Amino acid sequence: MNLKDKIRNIEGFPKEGIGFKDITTVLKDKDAFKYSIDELKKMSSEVEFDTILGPEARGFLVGAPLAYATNKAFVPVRKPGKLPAETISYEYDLEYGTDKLEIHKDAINKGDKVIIVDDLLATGGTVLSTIKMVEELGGEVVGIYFLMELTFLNGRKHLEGYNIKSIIEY
Ligand SMILES: O=P(O)(O)OC[C@H]1O[C@H](OP(=O)(O)OP(=O)(O)O)[C@H](O)[C@@H]1O
Ligand SMILES: Nc1ncnc2[nH]cnc12
Repeated sequence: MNLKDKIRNIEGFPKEGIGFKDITTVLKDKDAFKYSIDELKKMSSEVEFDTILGPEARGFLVGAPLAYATNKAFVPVRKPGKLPAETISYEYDLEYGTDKLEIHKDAINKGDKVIIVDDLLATGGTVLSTIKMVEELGGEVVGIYFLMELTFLNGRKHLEGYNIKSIIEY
């Protein structure tokens, strides 16, 4: 399977200068979707972990199926004001703006080993924010897995020392 062939590139979305990597064309192709989750499962099989975190919204689309496929727990990382119980939050920069993410305070227990899963690594802000919240709650991030990585944005430089893998690179 060549996953790159299944990802649609939209130039100028959401603003000029951005080449948007659209995964809806992966999700609507059952073989490409299955291949993506199977590859994430293979990558994550190298580590022992308790819980998968997925950032809203596209992290849900890959993180929840991976949790089902690996028989692990899933924790949603959400945009502000969406989670009903007590939360912690962290603000971060995006390729096109800034945002803030939140998780429930009781989503991670001290000593939990977690992996973070998302569709795409760009500047690394989303994942760094997620890491900060996991570590504040006493969890350990043992793997970070993506469908794709935009290497020209150097997201990895914010994530030195972490175990990061992606299926494909641009
Ligand atoms: O590495 P970064 O620079 O942080 O960018 C990557 C993040 O950006 C996208 O999500 P977005 O915030 O656009 O939200 P969405 O999933 O709700 O579309 C993508 O799904 C990643 O979560
Ligand atoms: N170029 C891009 N395509 C899709 N999602 C993104 N999130 C941040 N940068 C992106």
